[in-house]
Amino acid sequence: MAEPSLVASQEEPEERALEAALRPKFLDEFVGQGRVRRQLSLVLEASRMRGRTADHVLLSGPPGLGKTTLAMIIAGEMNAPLRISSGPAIQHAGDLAAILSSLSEGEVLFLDEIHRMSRPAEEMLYMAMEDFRVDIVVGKGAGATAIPLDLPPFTLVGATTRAGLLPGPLRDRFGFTGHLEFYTVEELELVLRRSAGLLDLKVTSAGFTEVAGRSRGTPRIANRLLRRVRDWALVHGIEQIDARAAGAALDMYEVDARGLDRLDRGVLSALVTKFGGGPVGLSTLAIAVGEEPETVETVAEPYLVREGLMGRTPRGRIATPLAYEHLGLPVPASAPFAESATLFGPGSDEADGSLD
Ligand SMILES: Nc1ncnc2c1ncn2[C@@H]1O[C@H](COP(=O)(O)OP(=O)(O)OP(=O)(O)O)[C@@H](O)[C@H]1O
Repeated sequence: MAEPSLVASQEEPEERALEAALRPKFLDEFVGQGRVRRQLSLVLEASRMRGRTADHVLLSGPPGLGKTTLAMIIAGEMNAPLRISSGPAIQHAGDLAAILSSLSEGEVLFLDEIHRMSRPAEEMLYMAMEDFRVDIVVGKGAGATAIPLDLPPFTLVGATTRAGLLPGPLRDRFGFTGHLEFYTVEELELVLRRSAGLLDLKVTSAGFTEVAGRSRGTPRIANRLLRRVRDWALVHGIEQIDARAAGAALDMYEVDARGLDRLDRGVLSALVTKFGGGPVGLSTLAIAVGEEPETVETVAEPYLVREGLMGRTPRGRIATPLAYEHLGLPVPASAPFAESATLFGPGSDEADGSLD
């Protein structure tokens, strides 16, 4: 497998601690996502006024846009404890029963990657969300009995990068669904200003713009790039980070001016050089770059499609003329985008289905 990229890398514990320190704690500090923020604020305010536990909340969107942060904020705003788990950690209904039966009244349960929970656990969750009750099955086969167990009212905050993969009955049980969008450069500048303040870093306005422009619309990446720029400035004895310093630092980390990192460029150049610009299926493309299909699909692809560098067609992924230009290659006359790019443009909803 290829070495993890700077943008998609798993972080060291120290990095994670730093990331946690940069998390906004209240809705007011949460930058961008105006629509979701306003709607969520209303949902929370109404439950506070009624003295009730907040409705279940589903947050969807690509990684690093603030789903975990929002779950923490929900718990903070409701003055409730927070329990964190994830779909992959819940492989048996019993795992979920253990969590649910130990919740306290009003607690916020955050389930990350909720689309990756096992089917039996998912079915148990339906009843827990709707009736605050679960059936614990004791014994096996013909002698098995279901013992009903009442649960205290709780708020489930589910997060998913793939809302389309959630079964309808699960999706319908959330009282509020918020879809997080990529951030604009201006919004990322605000995220970076706040983080620089917390890290005690001096950065010029142009320096913030340079880092924000390379952050792929994602606050987690913006903060990570800022930390790398900070390292670079420290080693080079630079006190105030301007656009040149930020650019030089990020060039060194192979994050280009458009925000593409090694993985993104690897995907694009495989598409162009190994598959003649496509169409090619997701798993084939993932094998060609030595990554998991899910990583290519959730980390690299949304940004490449959004930037108009890659298209999704019913027959697979294709490179757009912009991709050739970005890689400094001549645009071939007989490329697949000519016929299909109009079918599914960047960010098109139809392109959301699984194409493999
Ligand atoms: N709106 C925001 N304002 C300021 N900082 C933010 C915002 N959203 C996210 N961040 C920062 O980005 C980092 C990543 O956010 P978070 O962990 O909430 O993303 P996520 O969507 O849960 O990602 P994943 O799905 O990969 O777990 C956090 O450390 C936080 O500091």
